[in-house]
Amino acid sequence: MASLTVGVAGGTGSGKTTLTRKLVERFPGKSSVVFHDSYYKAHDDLAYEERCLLNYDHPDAFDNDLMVEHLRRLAAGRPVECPVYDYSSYNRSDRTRRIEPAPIIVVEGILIYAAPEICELLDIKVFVDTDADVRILRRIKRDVVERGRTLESVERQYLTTVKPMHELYVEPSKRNADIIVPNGGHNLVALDMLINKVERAIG
Ligand SMILES: Nc1ncnc2c1ncn2[C@@H]1O[C@H](COP(=O)(O)OP(=O)(O)O)[C@@H](O)[C@H]1O
Ligand SMILES: Nc1ccn([C@@H]2O[C@H](COP(=O)(O)O)[C@@H](O)[C@H]2O)c(=O)n1
Repeated sequence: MASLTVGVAGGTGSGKTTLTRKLVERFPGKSSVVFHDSYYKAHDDLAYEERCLLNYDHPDAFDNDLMVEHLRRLAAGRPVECPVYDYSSYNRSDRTRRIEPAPIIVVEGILIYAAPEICELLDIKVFVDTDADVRILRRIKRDVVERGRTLESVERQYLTTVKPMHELYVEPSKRNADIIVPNGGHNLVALDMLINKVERAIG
């Protein structure tokens, strides 16, 4: 099965997951999503307190070799067992999630365009561009409510790693994108254009 691979990148809280969800909703049964976050490296060798302090916004935090292998396998029409990442323990869990091959594979993550080996596997590269103040407000809410974090830990992490790594790696990787979408999740014009493009590509 030939598949179309669509990248959705952008800073934390930019609206990547929202855009991805709206895109795949339009192609029921025809799409699978691969999250770069699932490929955060395992750190069973470190104590919880040490894992909390790692830099999760640097390109080296990810096991790109495994992700590339999985994307190649999906493109060849074979399913993969994707790792399940656990944000509350700051580690890869011992579970996996089966991802089926599909005509449309969406690849989502903050740093996918900072990795040339991932970029070259993507047919369409979308970058969701949202102001930093909006993104941090969304992130505080999400990390406290969904990822079991304290306000203090979100603030420390944002200032020590998330913001500097965004400026150093995520923002410059935008130039590798084909399409830049302001306010991704709710930008219906951009979403319609993307859906039309995908529809035409998969025929
Ligand atoms: N355009 C938007 N306007 C308002 N809220 C949005 C918009 N896009 C996303 N959100 C909200 O912001 C939060 C983060 O969005 P999400 O798509 O999870 O971002 P990301 O995957 O880039 O971290 C979610 O609660 C989502 O509902
Ligand atoms: N243990 C971890 C691993 C990652 N993060 C943060 O997740 C962010 C990426 O996910 P988005 O949904 O926000 O795109 C990234 O900025 C990491 O800082 C974490 O907090 N803890």
